[in-house]
Amino acid sequence: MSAWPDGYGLRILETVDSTLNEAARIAPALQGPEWILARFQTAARGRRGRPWSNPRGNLTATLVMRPGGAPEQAALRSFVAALALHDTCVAVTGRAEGLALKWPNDVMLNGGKLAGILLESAGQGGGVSYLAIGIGVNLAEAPPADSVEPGALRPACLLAETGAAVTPDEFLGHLASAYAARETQFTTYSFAPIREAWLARAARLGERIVARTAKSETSGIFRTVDATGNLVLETSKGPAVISAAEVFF
Ligand SMILES: O=C(O)CCCC[C@@H]1SC[C@@H]2NC(=O)N[C@@H]21
Repeated sequence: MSAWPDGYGLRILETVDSTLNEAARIAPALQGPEWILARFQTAARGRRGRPWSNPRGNLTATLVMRPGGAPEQAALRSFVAALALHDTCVAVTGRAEGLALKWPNDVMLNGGKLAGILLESAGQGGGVSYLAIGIGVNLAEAPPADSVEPGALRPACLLAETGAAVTPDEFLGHLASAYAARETQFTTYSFAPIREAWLARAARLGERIVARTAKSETSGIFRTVDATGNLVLETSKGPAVISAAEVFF
């Protein structure tokens, strides 16, 4: 396993409501970035207020940090984390085949959703007091296919799809060092190389996709992700630049 990265803390909890809640609780006294790994969460949440199923054996972890900089810059770490997750999946399975990234930050395996990321932050006066990157990976078990909304990706599981039996501790060991390497790339060279690497792993680039918000639906050809992380679709009315949406294939 990779060496644990310098400067990153680790706390392991048997049971917690949510590692994102724990991140908010410990953030005020944080000395440096810290990973929180939970064996079990009683109130795990996913994006858009959905519950997140977290059977034992899957990875449920949050990285909490005080990144400084503007909120828009901090938010780009969702791409940093997605790339680090992709790197980790390649490292633990020994192959990149079947792995892809779905905007903004899902990791897909063989067309299903293997992992999700939920960013939460707080701040005042244009600053970020803390950033929490919550990560769930279906290592051992995927939730039932009928538990996701119509049109959403089917849940996929690393063990069933690849035969790789990886424990949450092993996976986090790789993920922590992969994240630290991508974080250094981000802080040194800014978003450009992260964006390029993300696009090289993007699912459905150049194909028609649908971006849905609570108020609207935009169908178009997925052209790129711009320099600020927005999704860019080519539609019949011209380019659509989308900052937040759920993407459907
Ligand atoms: O909806 C998604 O795709 C994001 C899922 C994020 C789940 C993780 S599990 C660890 C952390 N704690 C939570 O309550 N949620 C995130």
